Amino acid sequence: MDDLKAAAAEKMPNGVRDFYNSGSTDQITVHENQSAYLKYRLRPRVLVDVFKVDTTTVVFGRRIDFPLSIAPAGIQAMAHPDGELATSRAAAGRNINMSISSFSNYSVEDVRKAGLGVGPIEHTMQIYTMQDRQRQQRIIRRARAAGCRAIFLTADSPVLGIRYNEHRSDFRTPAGLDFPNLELLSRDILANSHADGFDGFNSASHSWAKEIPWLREMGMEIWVKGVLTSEDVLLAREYGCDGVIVSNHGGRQLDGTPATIDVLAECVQAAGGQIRVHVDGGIRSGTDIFKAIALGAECCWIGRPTIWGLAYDGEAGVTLMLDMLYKEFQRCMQLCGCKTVADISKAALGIVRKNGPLARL
Ligand SMILES: Cc1cc2nc3c(=O)[nH]c(=O)nc-3n(C[C@H](O)[C@H](O)[C@H](O)COP(=O)(O)O)c2cc1C
Ligand SMILES: O=C(O)C(=O)c1ccccc1
Repeated sequence: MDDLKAAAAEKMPNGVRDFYNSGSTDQITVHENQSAYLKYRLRPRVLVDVFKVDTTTVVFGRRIDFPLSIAPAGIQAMAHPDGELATSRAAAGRNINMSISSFSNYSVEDVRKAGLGVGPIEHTMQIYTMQDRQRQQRIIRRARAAGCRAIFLTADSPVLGIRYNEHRSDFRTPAGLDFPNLELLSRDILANSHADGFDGFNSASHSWAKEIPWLREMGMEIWVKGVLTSEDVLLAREYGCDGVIVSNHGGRQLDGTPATIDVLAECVQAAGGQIRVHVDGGIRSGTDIFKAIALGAECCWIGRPTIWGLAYDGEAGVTLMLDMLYKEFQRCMQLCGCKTVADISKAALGIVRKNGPLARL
């Protein structure tokens, strides 16, 4: 994955590369999302018949090849002209699901069609809490009509995080790229810096009571993306949400929030089996996926690796990236003695504490 990241960097102008790869302010959380995985060690069980292991799992009512899907990430046509169309095709080709960003450069209808042209796929539609409720409802209706099954309400972005790289490079969406879900054409957005454009859209006066009840009337599953505490998982339950994505937005919103893998167990416990819990942030290997599943996630999502695959080689690059993660995950299951995804439990992990023996979880 590091090689793919480096190869992708060669293909992008520095400002674009930094927009994709950076976190907010001091980059603490973006780094910790990855490094936090390192303290977990695997407890393999040996002499288990792993000639054939079953890596599949059911998510959004569909059996996918392994517990991974593609997180919503905006402006993918900046990485490759085919953008989200290529991502959708690669996801369908590898039999996993994908979430479509409100800021995708291709319309929800076209992204869905591109995937379905290759094979079955579920898409979820990511929305923000927007100032313009009419426009927000139009996105939801379009997504529903196109066959999206769930709304991912991104709740961690009442305002955009502070990203120094955007100031340094005066980052703007390149000319010629539209945001069709938001009904924004290239000429409408060119005048704005990225951060100003974003803050003009999002509602900082959002709340659970203002957002969730009316969304539940829209006839789609409602998932809250960007939860990091048991308190908020309990609220998601109370408001009748279908699930949460434990996420710190890839370290791009509030820097100094914990690594998602470090709060996953707390969130799974608060969910109490009543709502579903997924996770994203810093997942870069099949072993990372295995660890997140062991800690109770139903499914993992990846953000930046998709961008690197796209920049490297469009659809083929995303497919390459997914193949890599698939093979690592499968081999991790085999070498840990897990025959099915349901076999992956806390018993498969230990944690190294300073100067001590491996501690069981
Ligand atoms: C370039 C980029 C754009 C993103 N755009 C969105 C977005 O439009 N909506 C959203 O909810 N999350 C967005 N995210 C956050 C991702 O959905 C996800 O939470 C995060 O990337 C996961 O961390 P990872 O990149 O370490 O895998 C974006 C992330 C990146 C890197
Ligand atoms: O949500 C983000 O992290 C992000 O960077 C973004 C991408 C496209 C449009 C708006 C925000």
